[in-house]
Amino acid sequence: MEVKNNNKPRALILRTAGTNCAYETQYALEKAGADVDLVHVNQLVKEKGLLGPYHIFVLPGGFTYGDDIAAGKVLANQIRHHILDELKRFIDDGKLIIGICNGFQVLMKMGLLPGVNGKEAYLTGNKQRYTLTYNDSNKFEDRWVYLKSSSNKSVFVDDDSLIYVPIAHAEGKFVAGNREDIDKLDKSRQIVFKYVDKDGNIANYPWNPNGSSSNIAGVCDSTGRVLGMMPHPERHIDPTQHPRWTREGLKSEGDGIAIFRNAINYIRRTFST
Ligand SMILES: NC(=O)CC[C@H](N)C(=O)O
Repeated sequence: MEVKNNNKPRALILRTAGTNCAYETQYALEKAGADVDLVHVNQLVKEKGLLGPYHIFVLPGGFTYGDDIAAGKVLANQIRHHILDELKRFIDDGKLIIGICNGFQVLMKMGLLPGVNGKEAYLTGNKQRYTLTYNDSNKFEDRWVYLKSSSNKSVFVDDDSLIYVPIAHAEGKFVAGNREDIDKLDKSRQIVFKYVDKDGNIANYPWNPNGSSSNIAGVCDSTGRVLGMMPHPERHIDPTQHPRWTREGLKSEGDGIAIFRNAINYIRRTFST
């Protein structure tokens, strides 16, 4: 496979059986200024080094392998067994990884997230202390939610932002082994998004749509360059995607674009693209 080189930040969106948000994510990244390729996982496994010229590795939403075993688990194992070394190098090189919804599940199931104090589960043989599991409501939650950024550790995330984005998941409840595990994550500022009510206050269901511990909607790794989030920023790029834009007035852009733009700006700064 030939990778374009016109000096723009380059993103690779991973595809496989059941990914269904790849085109929306491509749209978002292109709008933010990236060159984007959709690449099948088999190709990435076959062509060693294929990831090298890219700056952003994206795991999009969907129902990979039918959510069998647990959502994200099968793809997580494929990646862990075939391309983990390449991914580790990718992170060490200062590049970015984002997993959205099913992509977040994949990053969690492979142990790349949350990774406390630089010790990613699996990468160091640590026990997995965190996962995403079935929503408390026991149903697929498909609606819009408010998110507040709760740390500025992730290069993708703006300080003190309140954004409105859709969710669509059945297995989005973030849980940890115990309270101490959550506190550790909090202390290392890796909890980057929390579900809140429309005024930005921590609140229970339905504002916290899945019953996540500490209302966690997104976390980053210890470098701040790997982000996973359950909500879908790529579904709120154009302002007309807001469900009430005719009543509440049209904004200049959707709330989700900032996450992709921050990533592109980081790549431009870091790699002079
Ligand atoms: N939108 C998504 O990526 C869905 C994630 C996963 N299939 C779930 O239902 O939990």
